[in-house]
Amino acid sequence: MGSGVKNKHSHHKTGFRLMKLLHQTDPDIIPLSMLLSLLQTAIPYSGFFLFAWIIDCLTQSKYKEALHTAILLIGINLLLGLLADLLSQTLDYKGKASAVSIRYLIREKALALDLETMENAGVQEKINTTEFAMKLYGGIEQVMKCYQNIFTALLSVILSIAMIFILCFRKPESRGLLGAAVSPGMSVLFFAGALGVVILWQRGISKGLAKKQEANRNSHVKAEHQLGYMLSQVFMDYTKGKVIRISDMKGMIMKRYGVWRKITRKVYEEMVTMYKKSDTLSNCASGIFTAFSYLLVFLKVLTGAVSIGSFAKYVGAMTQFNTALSDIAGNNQDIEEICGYMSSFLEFLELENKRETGSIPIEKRLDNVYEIEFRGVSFAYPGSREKILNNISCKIRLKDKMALVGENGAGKSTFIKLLCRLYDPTEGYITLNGVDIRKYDYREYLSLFGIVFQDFKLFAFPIGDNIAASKEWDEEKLFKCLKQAGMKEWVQKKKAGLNTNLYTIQNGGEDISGGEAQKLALARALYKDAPFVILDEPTAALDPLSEYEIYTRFDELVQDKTSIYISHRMSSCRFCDDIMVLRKGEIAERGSHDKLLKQDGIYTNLWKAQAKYYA
Ligand SMILES: Nc1ncnc2c1ncn2[C@@H]1O[C@H](COP(=O)(O)OP(=O)(O)OP(=O)(O)O)[C@@H](O)[C@H]1O
Repeated sequence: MGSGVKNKHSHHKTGFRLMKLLHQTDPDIIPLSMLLSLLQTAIPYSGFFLFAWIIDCLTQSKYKEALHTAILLIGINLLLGLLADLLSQTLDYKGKASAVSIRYLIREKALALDLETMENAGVQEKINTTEFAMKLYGGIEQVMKCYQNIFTALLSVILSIAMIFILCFRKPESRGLLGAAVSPGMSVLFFAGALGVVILWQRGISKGLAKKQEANRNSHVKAEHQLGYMLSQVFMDYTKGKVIRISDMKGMIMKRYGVWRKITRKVYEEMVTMYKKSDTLSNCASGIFTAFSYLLVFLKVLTGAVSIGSFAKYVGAMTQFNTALSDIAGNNQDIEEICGYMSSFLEFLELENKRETGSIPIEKRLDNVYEIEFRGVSFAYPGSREKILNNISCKIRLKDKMALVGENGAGKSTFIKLLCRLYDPTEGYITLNGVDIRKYDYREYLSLFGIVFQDFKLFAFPIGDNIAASKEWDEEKLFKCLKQAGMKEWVQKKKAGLNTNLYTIQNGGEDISGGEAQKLALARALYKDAPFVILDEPTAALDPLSEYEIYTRFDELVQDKTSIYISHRMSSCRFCDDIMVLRKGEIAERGSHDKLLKQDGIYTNLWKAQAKYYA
């Protein structure tokens, strides 16, 4: 996966694709934006024509006609202005609503993507960059505004060029040197020359700016990510407050924060200087063009090619033309800047779910006859060549209680991750009832497993949502599972019962102990009522009595399901029918507790070491 924020698409390609997406979320936005542009263009140009007419009337002493035209001018301005305001407000609202829909799209995609892809640093960077572009630069909403401004400016350019050509082709009445200087041919040459200089000038400025923007982008994104992490995960995460205070980490944290803050400050300073410089250069180009235009119109009036009233009209058109060119350049720069970040968003949306390849449905079996086999499975984590599992071949026997044991880092949790298809093997394959698990529908396959991970997670949601993993609960079943996990009475004592919010103590939630949390996670695995129950260190945080209770009722918990159990507490493995000992990613020993003890190998060593400690 790519690192750094590179432009895979040209900025307008990204911009147009963003507009397409925007159109899909709200088909009214683009037509309404175009209508707004028409109104915004009509206001000044109607003014130029009517104002020129008023001046001509006044110079010819047609005061009544001048008054009527002035009233018409005010009326048109008021009406169009009002309509433009209304439309602009509607678009603001619609733009914000669409930005919310697009944020929803990102969140939904992030949850739908397979874990392997989501864990990838490049993918995380894409999400962070997108979030950052939306927060700091206004994201897709701002891109839409820029395109709308460009469209308005283009309309102005077309109208102005038409008017300027009319002006150029107006023949001077007076002959001589001045007349020859503003003849149609010379005028076109004069205007085209001035325009060419301005366009080349603006292009030079834009190119230089784009290069600097690109150079700044990577360090900017990295620094903002770090600051974002520190804000949400360090300063605002009260659960980390204990360790920060006890270990007196404030100095170290503030130093780290200072380093990243310095980098962002430097980036912002550079950006401001860069924009100031380009603005000054643009203003110079603009000034030169204005001087040329005024001179041309002035000479046309002087030579009698156009009336005094027309002076106002053509000067207005020239000024508008100049402003439109600056608007196009400015908005183009903004699009380039935002799309530089937003291209990450499109790349994120394009990511394919690696797990959603199979389509075979899982056979629904009331007798839970599901048999899994690892066939020559090896695995290295993405981006690493180290084999964490090496040529594993084993059957998980039906309805067995199987234990996985081994030293830290032996590959036990990785074995479970492969079993649940959080990752796929790099070599070999895994079968369910003889069929490669990659061929099954992924969601259906996942429904076979109820798991308590070592790093189980509960969310700051109501207890019921946490356990049922849904907004709809079966209350009777919930309490049955809570009872099995030893938490029924604990929940019943809560005023809000199953509706008690976890963790968010600021909002009336409950902070719970590590052991209580682990029991709730166990209840969640049981509620799923899946044919496989996998428990990775499920009692690590439990007190001895709770642990004892779980083990003595283990048969009742897993019933006729197949269970896989990982623990460093060797005594707990005695209850299992089949014990598999992993060592450096390979199956070193396998058998019942008694059989393995007789072998006097790794299992015996682990067992004896712990027995001595607890003796
Ligand atoms: N997402 C990952 N990316 C890269 N390496 C990983 C990842 N997860 C685990 N590992 C590495 O894989 C190896 C095996 O880890 P695993 O968690 O499977 O071991 P374990 O036997 O469950 O260990 P423990 O008993 O400490 O829980 C370790 O060296 C670990 O650093």
